[in-house]
Amino acid sequence: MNSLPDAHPPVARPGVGVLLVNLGTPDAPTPRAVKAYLREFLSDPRVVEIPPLIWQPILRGVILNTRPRKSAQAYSLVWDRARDLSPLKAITQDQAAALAGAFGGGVIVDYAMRYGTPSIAERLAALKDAGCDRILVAPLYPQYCAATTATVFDEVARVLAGMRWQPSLRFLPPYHDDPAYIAALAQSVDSGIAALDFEPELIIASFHGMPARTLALGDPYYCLCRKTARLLAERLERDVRISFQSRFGRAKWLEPATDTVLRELPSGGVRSVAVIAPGFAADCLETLEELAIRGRDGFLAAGGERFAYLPCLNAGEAGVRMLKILLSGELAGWVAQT
Ligand SMILES: C=CC1=C(C)c2cc3[nH]c(cc4nc(cc5[nH]c(cc1n2)c(C)c5CCC(=O)O)C(CCC(=O)O)=C4C)c(C)c3C=C
Ligand SMILES: [Fe+2]
Ligand SMILES: [Fe+2]
Repeated sequence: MNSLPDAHPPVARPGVGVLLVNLGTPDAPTPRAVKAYLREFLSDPRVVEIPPLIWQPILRGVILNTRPRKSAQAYSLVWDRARDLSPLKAITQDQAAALAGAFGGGVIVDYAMRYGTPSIAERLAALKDAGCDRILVAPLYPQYCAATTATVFDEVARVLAGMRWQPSLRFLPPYHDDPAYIAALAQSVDSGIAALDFEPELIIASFHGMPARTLALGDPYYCLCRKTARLLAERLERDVRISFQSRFGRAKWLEPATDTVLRELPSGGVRSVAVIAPGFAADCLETLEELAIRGRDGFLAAGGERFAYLPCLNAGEAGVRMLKILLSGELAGWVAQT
């Protein structure tokens, strides 16, 4: 008698996978690579909430013919030439490497980019092939936003829709007010300021902007950014001024805009600032070029005297410790708690 094919392919050991996910980035600082990346990123209806019939002709007819060249120049200013990677990908890779082994031998830590490479589809398949039947997906966005957090879920669900035998899933919740996150931010700000040769009069927390209408539509992002800044200010026992950067397109975006704030501060008597970007888990084009280069230029040109950009948590000691705390909390029941 013929036996039925085994519906359960042999798996050496049921494993657990952790997939860190960040936004994504081009493969090279060239107009061609940036164009491919922007086409994918800006075609996501979670990112640009304009009906595709209206948006796609604008994207393909105008934006993809102009922006890639300008953005590629900006990327080339911050590119990690030693590793030939964008800073965002290099740092995300370092975060995954720093967490390897942190949760015990049966847990594989990997990373993916929501747009570009390595893709979520590729890394989920790799984790599954490596025997992970339980996967914790960790979108590395402290403040929930439909354009970032929700779209990771969309993509994971899309990939799983094509799998016959799919893993069990968990998602790291947004961590905008988690004590481990606030403590890590406070520690990195304290040590960043201690290393400066001046005491900044003001700390500016610059978050990535969003179209203002998303707030009216119910996206909590704006409020979560404010809460992070308030908790950090309380913890540091000093003022933290909030602003929003990276405006895109003509619609009204969340305010105040970081570049405007930096240009107006000197005439209001503030001559020295430290800028932080707590909404970014890793430094990237938006922090290293927009804040640390253009932001500095704008502030100094307007009469500012001292400007410091303090790095994101990245794969530094405070940041990795925070990720260990957040992720091991979500792994409860899947791995023996240490
Ligand atoms: C409609 C456009 C955009 C929305 C909405 C948006 C939201 C958003 N983005 C981030 C984080 C990052 N964005 C990055 C780059 C980037 N963002 C946009 C546009 C929107 N972002 C563009 C066009 C670009 C590409 C660069 C450029 O051409 O200016 C990055 C950096 C990527 C890198 O490779 O370094 C990050 C990170 C968040 C958190 C967010 C909403 C909260
Ligand atoms: Fe963005
Ligand atoms: Fe930008």
